[in-house]
Amino acid sequence: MIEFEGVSKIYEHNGNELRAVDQVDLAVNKGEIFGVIGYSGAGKSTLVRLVNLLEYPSEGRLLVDGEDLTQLSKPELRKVRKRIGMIFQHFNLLESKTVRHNVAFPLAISGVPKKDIDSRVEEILEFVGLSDKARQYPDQLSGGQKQRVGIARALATSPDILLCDEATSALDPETTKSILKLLRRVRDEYNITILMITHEMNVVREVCDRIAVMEHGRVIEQGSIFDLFSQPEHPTTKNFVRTVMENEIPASILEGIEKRGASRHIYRVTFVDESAGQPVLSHVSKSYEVEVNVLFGQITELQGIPFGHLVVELQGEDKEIVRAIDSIQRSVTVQEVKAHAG
Ligand SMILES: Nc1ncnc2c1ncn2[C@@H]1O[C@H](COP(=O)(O)OP(=O)(O)OP(=O)(O)O)[C@@H](O)[C@H]1O
Repeated sequence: MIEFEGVSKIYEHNGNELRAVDQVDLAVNKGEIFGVIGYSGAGKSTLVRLVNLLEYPSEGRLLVDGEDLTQLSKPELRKVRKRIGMIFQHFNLLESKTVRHNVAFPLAISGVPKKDIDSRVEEILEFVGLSDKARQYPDQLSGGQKQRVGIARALATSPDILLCDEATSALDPETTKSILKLLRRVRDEYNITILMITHEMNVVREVCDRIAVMEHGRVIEQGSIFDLFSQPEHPTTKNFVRTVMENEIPASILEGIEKRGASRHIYRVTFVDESAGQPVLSHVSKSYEVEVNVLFGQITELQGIPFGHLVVELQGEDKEIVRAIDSIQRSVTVQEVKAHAG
């Protein structure tokens, strides 16, 4: 478990104070994949570098499994650092060393005997799917393969925590997916806590259990993926959600609705969690004398579960529509759409 308690990192900049991380309170649970998202300069890198004390907090307490890192002696701190692995956007591999040597490096400097190093490297390269690349050099590998080496190197010393600093930002979408899948296996098979920072909402959507949104050094909103996607409160969070899921009804559709008159029955049906798998709309059109006309919608996937909303027009007698809405409301959220308000 990682806990930030009122943690700040203050830099001096031209005689002024710059609060790169400002009074952050955050708790990352054991075995959780926790994402920190924010625009450039929000303070994400500084935040993640505080966890292994690559940066030292100016204020507050930083606890790993209940131990305040700022209170530890140097030898104690070295021990804690061994339990924390890190991967980077640009991989940071030793270009003059083979894949095998890159992965063996942290074991060698920890004083692990040679025969144990060999078996551990073999095991971990197999886990990341690179057994056949052991003798190659980084410049013979693709970006995705390089990041797999980075992950193997970070896991070599069997850490409890893995820090990921924009680990997929240099990769194409397909490779990003495969690396995120690997990170999920890291958590599932080794029960490693993962703290990742990113500026991409599709990354957190894909793997994170919970996220925090940062702006100007502060955490402005945090919660489960579902909560933040379904009810983002802060304008910045809304902007991030919009990058992967259009939530506003397009103007052309609103115009069309207006033209057809205000008496139309237009509703926004929001599917969250299990409800997305239920055939709610097909059920009402079969059970009531109403026709369902889908005007606009977006369904995405959050951690393997469909999530999203549809804007539908219900056609039929008023009393049938009331009954249909009543039925839909039992399983999903329904909101009447005023054409001019969206
Ligand atoms: N060593 C430093 N000295 C002075 N200012 C710094 C230092 N490191 C970071 N900063 C400043 O702290 C703020 C936060 O930077 P940080 O790199 O943590 O943000 P970020 O969200 O990771 O952004 P990016 O994605 O661009 O790296 C920025 O204004 C940055 O200029």
